[in-house]
Amino acid sequence: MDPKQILRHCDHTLLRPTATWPEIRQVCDDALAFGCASACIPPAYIRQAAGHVGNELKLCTVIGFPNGSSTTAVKVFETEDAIRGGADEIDMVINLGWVKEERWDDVLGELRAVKASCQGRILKVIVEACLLDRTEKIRLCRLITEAGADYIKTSTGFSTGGATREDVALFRAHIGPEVKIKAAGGIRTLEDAADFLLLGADRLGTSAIVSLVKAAEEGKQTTADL
Ligand SMILES: O=C[C@H](O)COP(=O)(O)O
Repeated sequence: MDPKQILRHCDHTLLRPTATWPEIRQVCDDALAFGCASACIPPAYIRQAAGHVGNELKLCTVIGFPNGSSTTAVKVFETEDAIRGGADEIDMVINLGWVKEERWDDVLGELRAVKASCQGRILKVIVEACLLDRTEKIRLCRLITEAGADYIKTSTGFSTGGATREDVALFRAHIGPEVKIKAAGGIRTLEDAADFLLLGADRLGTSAIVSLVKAAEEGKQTTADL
């Protein structure tokens, strides 16, 4: 698969807790230069990033991140605040304790509340698949479809595992036709990225792919200069 085609599906991501504005600004500049779907950055930098990129680039941010255990009211406030700051896309972590307790009505209620607070913007629901069993994953596919969310997202990138081919295939089989898949966490090669897209993911959350393509391009330039 052409790297340019892969990059169009990438949310170029920097969520490391110690990330600084100069690093985040660079991620925005690279996401724009490499034709990424968005830059995915921490909420505290959304307003500054929006001032920097204007309408040139979609900005994605994270809510209830990374543990998902803040209250629904806090997640709604975070979402509204991010949108006021200029976020175009919201990636929210579900309450995993509620999943383990099978509090499905609470999970669905939270999904609906956050979806409503997105005011038409894209909502991606992070399920942290590495912490779930197959039955829980299938149940969440149904709830996410029922809530009208736009994407199911595999992982935060900050837990015990990231995206897997098995999870992407499982989600594809159980979400509604209007729900898309974001594979995120641990995608470290162009081959992996292409595989996830071919399996049915529409987005990739990745901190690595742009750097890989950038390094390859710089390598080519160096060779050509010789
Ligand atoms: O949503 C995106 C993830 O945080 C990215 O994870 P990564 O740093 O393993 O690529």
